Amino acid sequence: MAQLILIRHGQSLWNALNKFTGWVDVPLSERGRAEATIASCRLSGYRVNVCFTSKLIRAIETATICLTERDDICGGKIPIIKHKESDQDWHGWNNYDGNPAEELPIFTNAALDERFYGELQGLNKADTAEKYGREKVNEWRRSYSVRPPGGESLEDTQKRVVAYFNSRILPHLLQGDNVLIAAHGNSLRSIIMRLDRLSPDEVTALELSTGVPIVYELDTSGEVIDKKILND
Ligand SMILES: O=C(O)[C@@H](CO)OP(=O)(O)O
Repeated sequence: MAQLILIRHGQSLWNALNKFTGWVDVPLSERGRAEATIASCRLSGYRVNVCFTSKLIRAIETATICLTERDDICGGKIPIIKHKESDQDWHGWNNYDGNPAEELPIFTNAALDERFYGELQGLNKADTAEKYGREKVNEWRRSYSVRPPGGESLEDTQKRVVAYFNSRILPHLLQGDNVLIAAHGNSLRSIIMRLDRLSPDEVTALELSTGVPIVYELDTSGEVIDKKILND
């Protein structure tokens, strides 16, 4: 049995301004950092063995706050971001073999990034709804297969997210590791759609709050046996 903890990043500075964000690399707001701190308290008693985040700073900040505000979640280990030589921005910072006995690895990967919002990135959501109509904008934001102009549909996002989840994250869960994934509204909706077996119609109603941990218990074959939302 293993635990999988999903957390949408805390409020970002653009969430606070109600702007479409997508791949724009906006940091957490003060409230977002507080949400991540509260999340770490809600995770008191939980233990993580490995962490995955997107490449975007709001998810990385959320993960590191969750893993460092309290000692127990890492079991006394030090969380360390593991960079890869194949990363575009590699600059030799990992000239160190690591010590698994003392470290909790954090792997960052663009496969977990937010849905690419194309031409909507940087626009205010309310203004955009006024300009194009609420129904159209809601279709861009919440339908499964309709793409926003120049961007990814949830279906596009789900393909890259679930491929990464199956190949890179699931093997950890199957060997009994407890996993934390800090990511985004739409990358996490993609994973939840798979875990909860939601249909394309059902996923349109799925909304995730910022900074609220969702804990899944999985059996040894990766099937979900329990789900808890830690929101109080
Ligand atoms: O702007 C974004 O990148 C996302 C998440 O904040 O927006 P939406 O709620 O439309 O998926």
